[in-house]
Amino acid sequence: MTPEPHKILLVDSYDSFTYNLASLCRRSIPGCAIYIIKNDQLPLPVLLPYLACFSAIIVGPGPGSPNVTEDIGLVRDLWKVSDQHLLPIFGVCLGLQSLAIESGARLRKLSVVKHGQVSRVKHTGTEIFKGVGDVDAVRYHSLHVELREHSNVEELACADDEGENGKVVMALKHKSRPFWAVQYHPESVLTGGGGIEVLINFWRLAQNWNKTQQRLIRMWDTEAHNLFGSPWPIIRPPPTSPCHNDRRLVSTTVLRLPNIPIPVICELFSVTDESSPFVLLDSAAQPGRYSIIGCLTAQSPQITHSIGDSFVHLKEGSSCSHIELQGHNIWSWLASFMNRRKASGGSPNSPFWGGLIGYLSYELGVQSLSVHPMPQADDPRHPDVNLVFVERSVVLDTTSGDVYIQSITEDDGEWIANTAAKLQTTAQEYSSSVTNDTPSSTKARPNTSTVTLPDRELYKSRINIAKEHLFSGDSYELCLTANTRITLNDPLAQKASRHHSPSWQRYKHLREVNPAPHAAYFRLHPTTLLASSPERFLSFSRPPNATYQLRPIKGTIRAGPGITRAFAENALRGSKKEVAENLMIVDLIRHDLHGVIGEDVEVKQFCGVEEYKTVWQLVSVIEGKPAEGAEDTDGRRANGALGWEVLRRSLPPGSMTGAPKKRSVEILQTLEDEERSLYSGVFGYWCVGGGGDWSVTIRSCFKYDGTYTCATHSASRQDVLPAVHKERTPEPEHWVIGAGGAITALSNADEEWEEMVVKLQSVLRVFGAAIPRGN
Ligand SMILES: C=C(O[C@@H]1C=C(C(=O)O)C=C[C@H]1O)C(=O)O
Ligand SMILES: NC(=O)CC[C@H](N)C(=O)O
Repeated sequence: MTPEPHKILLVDSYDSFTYNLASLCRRSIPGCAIYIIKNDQLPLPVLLPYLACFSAIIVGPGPGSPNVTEDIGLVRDLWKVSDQHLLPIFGVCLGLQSLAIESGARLRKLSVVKHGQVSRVKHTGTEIFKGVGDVDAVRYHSLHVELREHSNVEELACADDEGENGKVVMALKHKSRPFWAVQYHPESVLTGGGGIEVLINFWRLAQNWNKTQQRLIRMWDTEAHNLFGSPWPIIRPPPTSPCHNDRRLVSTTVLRLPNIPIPVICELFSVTDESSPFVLLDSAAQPGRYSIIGCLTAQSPQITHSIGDSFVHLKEGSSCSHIELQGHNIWSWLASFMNRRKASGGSPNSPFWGGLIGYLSYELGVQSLSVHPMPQADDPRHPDVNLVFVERSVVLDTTSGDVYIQSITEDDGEWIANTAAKLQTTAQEYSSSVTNDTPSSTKARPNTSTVTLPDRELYKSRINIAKEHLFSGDSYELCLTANTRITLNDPLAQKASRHHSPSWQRYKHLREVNPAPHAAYFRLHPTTLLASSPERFLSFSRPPNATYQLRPIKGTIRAGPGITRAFAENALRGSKKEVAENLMIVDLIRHDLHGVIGEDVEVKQFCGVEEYKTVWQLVSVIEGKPAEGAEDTDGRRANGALGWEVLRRSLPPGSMTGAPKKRSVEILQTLEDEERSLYSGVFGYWCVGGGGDWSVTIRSCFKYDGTYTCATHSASRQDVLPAVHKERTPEPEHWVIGAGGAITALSNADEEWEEMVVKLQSVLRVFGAAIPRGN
C-alpha cells in the first residue's frame, strides 16, 4: 500500500500570491497534498478536530492588518489552540505579524513601506535558516512587528533599512510552540536564498516535532473530504453540456501575398459598410505577427450577455433568441457552445481557423472575483460579453506574407476560390499601383468634438488616497484609471453610409499614429471598439501540449526624440519603482496561472524593455503548461477549454487592478467614478481548433449605439429584429477612452498624471484633440 501523502493546510487571507506559496510548498515537501482554505471559510470549532489530519499548516500573506478580524479571520486563533490540537505552523508576512502580536509583540507601521522590493536579510543560520547562505528577499509590507522583552517569540532574521525604518524583523520563532514565520515573501520569483531552502528546513523541523510529540495523524475520511475538497491543484475545465461531436473540417487555401496591407484586405469585405458587423484582430506592430479578419455573413451568430442577466442573447441574421442560462454561468455556456463546434484539419501554421472573436468587459472579471461591479447608468445594460462566431476568415502572417483563406462551413469551396481570386487580383493591382498607398484614413477634423478630460486635481487627490491605502497595508499596488469622453458633433463629417464608415476611417488613423501588436477594429452592435493595445493578456496554443502565455506590462515612459534605448532601459529597468511595479504583477500572474494549471509555471522574461510608437514599456513573460492529461477533458482531443478556464479565473487582468487583486478592485471602486466597461477588459479569440489569444483592452476607445435591440428580455424566445436602416441619420457619437497607471507607495502624483496623459494621448489624437498644456 502506498503511504498516505503528508497533508498540509494552507490558509489563504485573500492574497494574490497564495498559489505561488502552494507551488513552493510542493517543491519543498515532496509528494505532499496541499488543501487550501480561506481564512473565513470554516469556524474554528469545525476546523479543530480536523487539524489532526494535517502534518503542518502554512499561513499565507494578505491585505489588511492582523488586528482586524475581517482581515485575519481564524488565523489569530491558530496560535492559541490547546496542546491537544497543536501542530507545526509556518507564517508568511501577515502570518508572521499575526503570530507576533498574539505572542506579545507590537504592530507598527513602516515609515517607508516596502512593496516589491528586495532586501538583504541577516539571519542566525539556525532553525529555518540552518545551512542557508545569503538571503535576498522580496518584501510586500506596510506593517511590521516590534518584539518586546516578555514576548513569546524570538527573532531569527532582520533587514537593515537604515535611515528609512532602521532594523525590521524578518523572521521569528515561537519560544515554546512549533511556530516559525517570515516577514518577507519566500515564494516571490525574485527571492534568492531564503525561499525553498527555508521551507525545506521548516518541514524538517515540523517532522521532528511531530515525531518527538508522537503526534498521530488522523485518517482522511469522507467528512474531511467534504470539508476540504481536493488538494491543490484542482485542474478542472468549465463544465460543459454533453454534445454529439460533429467535428467540422477546416478548408484552407494559402496564398503568398507579401506587402498587401491589412486595410486593403478588409476593404474587400464589408468594412466600409457602417451598418454591418465587422471584426479585425490586427498585428499592426511587432511583436504581433498574425492579423485575423472575420469574414462575417448576415447569419454569423452574435452572442451577447450582460452581467446580472440570466439570459444569453443569440442573434443570427434578423432573428434573436434569448436563451436562459438555467444555473450555468456565461463561461460554461460558451464552453458548451465551443464544445459543439470543434474543428480539425486546418493549417498548423495559422493560429485561427474560425471561432469566437469579440470582447469581455472589466466588470465581467470583477464579478468573477465575487465583488459587486459598479452600477451602470444605462438600461438595458450594455453587453459585458460581445462575441461573434466566425466561420470564414482570412489570416495574414505579417512576417511571411502568407494569407490563409479558411472556412469551417461545409462545401464552401466556392467562397474560398472567389476570395482567393479577389485577393490575388487586388494584390496585383496594389503592387502595380504607382503610389502603393494604403487606403487613406480621415484625419479627424478639429473643432468637431467636445472632450471631457479627467479633472487633474481630482485625479491627483485620488492618487494620494490610493497611497494612503498602500501605507496602511490594504494593497501593494493600485492601478488607478479615469475615463475621458469625446462627443462628436459634426454631422457632415460623421455621415455613415453603405460605402463610408467613419469608425473604420478613424481606426485606420489610429493604426497609423499608434501601431500596436494587439490592435483591433470591432463593429459588434451595439459596440464599436478601436484598439491599439501593446499588452497581450493570455494566449493558449492549440492542444495537445498547449502553452499558456501572459505578458503583463508595468512601467511606462514616453517615446520620442532623445529617448534612446539606453535612456529607456535606464529609466525603466534601472528604476527601483518601475521594477517593483512589474515584479508585483509578475508574482500575481504566476499565482493566477498556478491556481488553474498547477505547478509548471515559469517566468520566461523579467522586465524586458520594449519600444512602441508612443511609449517604452517594461514587459515580463510568464508561461505555463498544464499537467499531463489535464487538457483532455472529454476523452477526445481537447478544445482549449482549460485555456478558457485560465482566462475566466485570471480576469480582470492583474496589470489593470494591482495586488492583492480582490482588495485592490474593491478600493479602486471607491476611487473611480464609473464603471470601466470595455476598458481594462480583454478582446481576442477562441479558435475551434483549441487555441486562444486575448489582449488587454487599453490604448483603445469605444462607443455604444443608441439602440441595443437584442438584449430586451422578451417573453417570446425568439424575436424578429427590425430591419437595420442602411443610411442612418447621424447622431452625436459618444466615445470613451480609459487611461491610468499603477500607483505604488513610491508614486509621485504629478508624474502619474503625466503618465496617464501619455497613454490617453496615444488614442485621443485620432479625434483631433490634444490635452491643453498645463492640464
Ligand atoms: C492603465 C493602463 O496601462 C496599464 C498600466 C501600465 C503602467 O502602469 O505602466 C502599463 C500597461 C498597462 O498594464 C492604460 O494604458 O491605461
Ligand atoms: N504581504 C502581506 O502579507 C502584507 C501584510 C500586511 N497587510 C502589510 O502590509 O504589512
